[in-house]
Amino acid sequence: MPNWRRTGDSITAAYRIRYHGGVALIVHVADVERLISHHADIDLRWDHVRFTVTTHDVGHKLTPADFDLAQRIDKIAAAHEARPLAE
Ligand SMILES: C[C@H](O)[C@H](O)[C@H]1CNC2=NC(N)=NC(=O)C2=N1
Repeated sequence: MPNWRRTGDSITAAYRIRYHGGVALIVHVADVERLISHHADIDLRWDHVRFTVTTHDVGHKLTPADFDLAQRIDKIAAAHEARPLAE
């Protein structure tokens, strides 16, 4: 998962997309999160969106659900033509 960086017990990825496109991307991600009952922390800026994923239920540890959500976010971002942002 080259777009994702691990920081402690969470993983983070950012995608370049302008603000209103970012809103649409977030809504799409939120729909999928509701289906899988797993939710990212999301930071929307004027030219990018950053997603951070960890599992709160087990005390902020990385679990398979985090990597599943991260892969889904990658696919949704690609569908929105949001390019991964190297940080
Ligand atoms: C009851 C509900 O499924 C849980 O609280 C879910 C909701 N979404 C979640 N999302 C994330 N990222 N971590 C969790 O532990 C988590 N728990």
